Amino acid sequence: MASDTSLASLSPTYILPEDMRPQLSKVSTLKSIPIIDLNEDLYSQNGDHGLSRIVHQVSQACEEYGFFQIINHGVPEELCQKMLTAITDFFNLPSEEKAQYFSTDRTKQVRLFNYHLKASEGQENIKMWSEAFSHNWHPLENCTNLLPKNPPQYREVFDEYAKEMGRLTNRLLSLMSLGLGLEKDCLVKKIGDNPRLRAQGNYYPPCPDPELTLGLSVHTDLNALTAVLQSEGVTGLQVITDGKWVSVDPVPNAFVVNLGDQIQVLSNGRYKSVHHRAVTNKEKLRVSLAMFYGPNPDTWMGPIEELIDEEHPPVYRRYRHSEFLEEFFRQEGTRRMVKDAFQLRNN
Ligand SMILES: O=C(O)CCC(=O)C(=O)O
Ligand SMILES: [Fe+2]
Repeated sequence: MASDTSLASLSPTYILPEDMRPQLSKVSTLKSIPIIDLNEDLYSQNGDHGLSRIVHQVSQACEEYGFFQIINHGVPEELCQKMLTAITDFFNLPSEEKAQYFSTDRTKQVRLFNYHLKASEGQENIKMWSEAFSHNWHPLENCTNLLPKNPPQYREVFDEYAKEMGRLTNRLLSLMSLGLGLEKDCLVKKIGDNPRLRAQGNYYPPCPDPELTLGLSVHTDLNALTAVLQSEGVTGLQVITDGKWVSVDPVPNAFVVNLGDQIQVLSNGRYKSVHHRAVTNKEKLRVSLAMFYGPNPDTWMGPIEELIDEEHPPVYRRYRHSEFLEEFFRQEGTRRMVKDAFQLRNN
């Protein structure tokens, strides 16, 4: 695991082939993703409710970037700080204690694992410079007693945090539904009952040579919607816009929101799930916590009927989400192009 590695030298198992290296000097510093203030009162004028302004901003960000940050989102700042501390403390536990959670079995409810990239024939896989810790966050009463007992505050803080994030993700999905011209509960209904909600902590220790490694390889999220809390003052997350890598620099008390593949499918391609990655740095530890909201494997997915007409024929076929998950795991270790496998060829 990355944390066991001496900082003085980079073990060859982490070194990427030249064509996969992050080329940090080429990352654009000019562009940034939108920052949206969710405080509706801010936009209310002359009896006009601020909601429509926010819907418009969210919708535009979903169409153009697939990524945005939100401020004044209603989740208490102190709770976010406590959650970041709890997840960081978990990753900082002695390796022997963390080992009980380590598993390569992806059906495990709670698991610690490392990402890798498949190397070419006959070569060893390349490890990402990170650790990931993942578990469900719904139904909460079934998850809490499986969560770590150490650090001692983890269960309690996570429980409170997950409740807040449930409210926030619902609000975001209703803003997006309105942005698509649909009833406000449309996306939540289409994603369906018993949604698959996973939380994933990502831990990126300082790395001796950030030019040769990645913390998380290029991917789009396979779920519907993701809200990420990240360490303040440490950059690492990057997203492609207009073919260029752009850094998603942390904004105080903000969440990064990004769309997953299922929203791209449901919106019939109007909203985008966009490629992103995490790079490493030499000086500072970076931690992030992603809350994934996605459909149950049994749920049928496909473009929402109201969004299909003569001018907008369906871009994707219908499928059961379990099929999508299978394709996702089949492409493990590669630069995944999962949603493309569900695209209708007549477009
Ligand atoms: O560390 C980050 O900010 C990226 C997290 C992410 O993209 C993921 O967990 O899918
Ligand atoms: Fe992601």
